[in-house]
Amino acid sequence: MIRITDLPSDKSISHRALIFASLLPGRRVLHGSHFGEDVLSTIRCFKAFGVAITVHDTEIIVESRGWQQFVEPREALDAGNSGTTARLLMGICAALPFKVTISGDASLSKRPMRRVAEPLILMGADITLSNDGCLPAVILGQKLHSIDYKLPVASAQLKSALLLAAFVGGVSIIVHEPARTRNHTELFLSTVGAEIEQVGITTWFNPQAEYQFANEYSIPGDASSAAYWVVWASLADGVILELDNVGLNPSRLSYVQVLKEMGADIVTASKNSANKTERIGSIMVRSSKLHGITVSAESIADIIDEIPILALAAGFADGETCFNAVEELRVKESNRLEAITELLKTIGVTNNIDGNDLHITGAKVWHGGIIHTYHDHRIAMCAEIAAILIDADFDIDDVNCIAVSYPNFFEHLRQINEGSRVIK
Ligand SMILES: O=C(O)C1=C[C@@H](OP(=O)(O)O)[C@@H](O)[C@H](O)C1
Ligand SMILES: C=C(OP(=O)(O)O)C(=O)O
Repeated sequence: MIRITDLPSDKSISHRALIFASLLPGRRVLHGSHFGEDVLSTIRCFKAFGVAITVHDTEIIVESRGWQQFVEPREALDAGNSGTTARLLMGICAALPFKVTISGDASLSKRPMRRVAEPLILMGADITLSNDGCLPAVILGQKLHSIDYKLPVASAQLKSALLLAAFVGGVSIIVHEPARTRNHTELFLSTVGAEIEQVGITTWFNPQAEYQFANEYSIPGDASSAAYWVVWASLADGVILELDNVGLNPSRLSYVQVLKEMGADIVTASKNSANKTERIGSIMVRSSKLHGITVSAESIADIIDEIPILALAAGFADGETCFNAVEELRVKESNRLEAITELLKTIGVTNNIDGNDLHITGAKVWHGGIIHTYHDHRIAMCAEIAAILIDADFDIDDVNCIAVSYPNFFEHLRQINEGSRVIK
């Protein structure tokens, strides 16, 4: 049996833990394991507001006097490669009494920001984007007001930006999502004592006069990082894999359901942990035979980050798999729809994009080749998983980008390489 117990700290939860620990006055220790570059981007941005943040081996210490005591950043806030950092900060900055510029790297500077700016402007924010609706965003904080808003895309980042704007701005908000998305921000809001209610795809938030956040917070392992090994173990021959200390928030585990529907043998088990708000536990995987399925449009938002690795799984499954309405993949760190299509073709898997749907026919024979990752961590990890499943030569052009979300990926790859890895 192969066992992994130190997956990187969940990226989505780490961003939010840092945000709430910075916004609310106090000294807090955030316990985790490895922190990726995106999380370091959020740290860099909050330091610019005068928050003292120090990163140690497996913990981050945040000392803040609260957002009321923030100082105006002297330079642009650089969100690096992290869409979550940029978008959640846009919401926060909309309500702070400063002029703030948010910028990002070449990839982030091409991603759509109008979806966030437009509802914030409806709340009263003053935001200027580049002509094509991207970063840099120049935000002049304002007194905000309440809105009742229907999101045009199912995006947890967009929902969170609006909830955080309402939180810092001290106004209520109602947000309707087209489909359920991860609920970490809502869980944090509820933990700190905000009045927040969720029924189906509608969320109501009402501010409170005072908030409290515990002095210690444990961040679970990243369920999205776990997905690479879950798929690998499902496809490899005779493997039993246990991933421990993983976040088991149901809004992040739909990919497990998809794999189970494809025939995977996966069992999740919750355990008690120091984290009272986010579920934590283990994922046990045994190799099995996968078959193709159709993944409906409504399920896509919940598996958005796992679609590339699920698409790879489909390339090894019997028959055809179809992922419907995956257009959001075009506006991630790379155009993931094109990147995964190219990767699959390179290894011998027939697939095509029909409108916004991705059709994949499982192959019987696979081969190596030159893989372009487009500097996208998730595409690079898919390429590495393909390379350990297929006994052939691979030339993967950039794997350094993996550190964006999974700095200890290659340690785990080495651990996996010591076990069985021949596909059936
Ligand atoms: O809120 C979050 O932490 C995230 C939301 C998702 O983005 P969208 O909200 O753009 O779908 C996801 O792709 C990203 O990795 C993390
Ligand atoms: C899309 C991702 O992150 P972000 O939007 O924060 O850059 C991701 O990690 O796959």
